[in-house]
Amino acid sequence: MAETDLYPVKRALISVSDKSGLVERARRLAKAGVEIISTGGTLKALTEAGVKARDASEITEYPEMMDGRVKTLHPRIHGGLLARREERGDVEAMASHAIPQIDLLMVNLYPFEEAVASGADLKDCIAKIDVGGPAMIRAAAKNHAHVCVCVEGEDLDAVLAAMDRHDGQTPLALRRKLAAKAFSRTAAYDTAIAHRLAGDVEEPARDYFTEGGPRLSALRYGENPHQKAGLYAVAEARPGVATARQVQGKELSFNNIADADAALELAAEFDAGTEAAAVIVKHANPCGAAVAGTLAEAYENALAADPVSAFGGIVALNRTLDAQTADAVARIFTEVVIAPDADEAALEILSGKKNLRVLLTGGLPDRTQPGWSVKSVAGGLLVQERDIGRVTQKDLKIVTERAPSESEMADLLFAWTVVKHVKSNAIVYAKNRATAGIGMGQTSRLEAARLAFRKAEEAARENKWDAPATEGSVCASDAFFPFADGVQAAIEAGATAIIQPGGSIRDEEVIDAANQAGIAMVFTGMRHFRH
Ligand SMILES: NC(=O)c1ncn([C@@H]2O[C@H](COP(=O)(O)O)[C@@H](O)[C@H]2O)c1NC=O
Repeated sequence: MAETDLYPVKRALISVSDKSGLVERARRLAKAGVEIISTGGTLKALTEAGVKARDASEITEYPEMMDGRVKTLHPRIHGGLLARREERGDVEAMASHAIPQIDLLMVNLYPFEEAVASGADLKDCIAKIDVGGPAMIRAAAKNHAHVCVCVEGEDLDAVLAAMDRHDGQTPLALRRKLAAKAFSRTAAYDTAIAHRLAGDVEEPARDYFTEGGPRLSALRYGENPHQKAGLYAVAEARPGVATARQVQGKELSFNNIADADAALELAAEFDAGTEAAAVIVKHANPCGAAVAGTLAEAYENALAADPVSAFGGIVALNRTLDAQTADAVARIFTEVVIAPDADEAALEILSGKKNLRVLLTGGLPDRTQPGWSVKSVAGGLLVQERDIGRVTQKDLKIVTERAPSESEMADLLFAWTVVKHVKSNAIVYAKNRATAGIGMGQTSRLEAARLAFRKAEEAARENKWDAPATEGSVCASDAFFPFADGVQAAIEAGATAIIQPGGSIRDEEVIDAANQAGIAMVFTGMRHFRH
């Protein structure tokens, strides 16, 4: 394929569902001497605005039919987009079959994604699957050696600007960039369709993994300033950080978004109707979490768990942010607050903190909704189901001579929920349904237990408590104890009950250590590694 750098735009085909900006852009094309071809609704809008355009049906010599299912699917359209200008055979075919050469395509697709988002039923969603649009986009993008393809108004703006600069011509670099974007657009569109159809199938095919949709925001940088980054939508939208409304504060960073997500996913584990939850996250790990009767109390307890780490933290709440909680949050430097909603008085208080980012999600991410979690590895993507595993009291197996008391049981279930959201190896001490010490991301379970205790000792010093809150606490371990030493460390920290998956070949030694100390231990039968 010979590639011509600058190539003129003499004829354009415009077929758009979203007609915003259409007339103004078409006028600019017409003014540049470009002939316009158009389909039904687009043609009508142009004609009504006094912009001259030819009816695509006049070219195909077929009317639009089957409710628009067939309008541009014709060799006279696709030939004009696909013909190689330097191939004699292609040029002769255009001449002998009355195929008009098309140099520019402007198409935006039937709003399939919007139909899904509005909860339309399957039949209505299927009606919104665009066939002719993607076919033309692919044809034009394939032939970008000569053809410009635009899938959004801003693409056409870039083409018009290039035409202004190059006497009605466009450079190859722009055409290639637009072609790459066009194929990304049709890929995202097809992904949305595949996901919607798979949602109606009991055991969907997983032979191909497709994810990702439009960019929601171009972030200033990634985890570090030298890394480019962006936030993208996925086909299965859930209320959460990606779809949240930012009501105040500085631009969100990559790390803010990642941490706000980690915080909100944990806060959403707790039923907002029965208990208020507050979570403080630093570097993707909770440094404090608590549930209580009110949000303010939950927040104060979460903060007390590790006031040093909470500085510059991300706070997530499972209920509407109220004035009392906002007041408490505003007292220390906080990067982000994320909550389902906020009342007026709370927003008024936080508005004094100009840099504090406030995100309102309109709801909580559904902790029971299945979905994918994706991690990139060299040369591939590692894909797994989201960890929506949960245990309730009836799933627990009491393995020690002593059973947990009622209040220990409440704390065990709380600690187990928190430990699921802590990077492995993870140990969480909890008391009165607040974390007392968290040991995260250690390469040995024993070290995680020791770290959690050290954190509790530091918190006691900060809060001027007589003893660390691990005294009389419970302990959760995200995976089984391979040796009794981790259990011993928990006992030394003051834990009186332990929750862990069980399943080690040394379970007996581990249970013996608990029995000897007179503490209670329960097995969940479920592990919550998190890397
Ligand atoms: N069937 C076809 O041949 C066809 N050709 C273009 N379209 C779509 O029709 C829409 C524009 O329709 P109108 O100009 O009638 O409002 C565009 O979103 C375009 O992508 C088609 N529609 C669906 O497949």
